Amino acid sequence: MEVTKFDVEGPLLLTPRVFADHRGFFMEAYNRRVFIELGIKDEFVQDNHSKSVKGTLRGLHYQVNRWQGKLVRCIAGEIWDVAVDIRPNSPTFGQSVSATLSGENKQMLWVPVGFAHGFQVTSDTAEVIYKCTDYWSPQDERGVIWSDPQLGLNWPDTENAVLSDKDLVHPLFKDLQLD
Ligand SMILES: Cc1cn([C@H]2C[C@H](O)[C@@H](COP(=O)(O)OP(=O)(O)O[C@H]3O[C@H](C)C(=O)[C@H](O)[C@H]3O)O2)c(=O)[nH]c1=O
Repeated sequence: MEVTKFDVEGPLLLTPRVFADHRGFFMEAYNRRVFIELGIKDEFVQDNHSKSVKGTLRGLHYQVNRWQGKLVRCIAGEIWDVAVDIRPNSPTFGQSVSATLSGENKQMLWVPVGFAHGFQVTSDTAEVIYKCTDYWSPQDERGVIWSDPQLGLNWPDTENAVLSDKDLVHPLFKDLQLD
């Protein structure tokens, strides 16, 4: 597993070892022993899987109280994946990391607890699966508006963003409530 760090401490871009042969390929997408050696000791309790059409933008989401770390992978198509540091007192509070994840590059983004997460689909469709370190807690769901100019996020295609109603009305970053 190749590991790439960011200027923001915590998130990691992981590139798994892929064994290709005449049948196709094999890779270990998650191995607890390997991840512990990488410093990712968190236990995962829930796997999520979503499929989205081109332009779909999901985010920026996080949970308070039951904060979730996420190991994000695009298994088909391509997404621009982004995480924003919202850890109280973090020296990089408000800064973000991003990566293009695809079924082709098989890379994964480790998004630790304390980050708001989102992605936009850049292929015709994309399937994203991600492991979470805590359970979904609807009452604890919070969001930051994806278009908040304070964050300076370079979404691939804001003109054609396909959004849920929820993602149209999140508060601005400056109003962030980290209760
Ligand atoms: C997140 C979640 C949702 N749901 C149900 C609730 C809704 O009826 C339906 C769609 O949920 P939602 O529109 O919130 O899905 P996304 O917009 O993809 O939300 C996710 O988007 C970004 C990218 C994230 O990182 C979070 O994991 C998550 O907030 O699935 C569940 O049953 N369990 C869950 O864990």
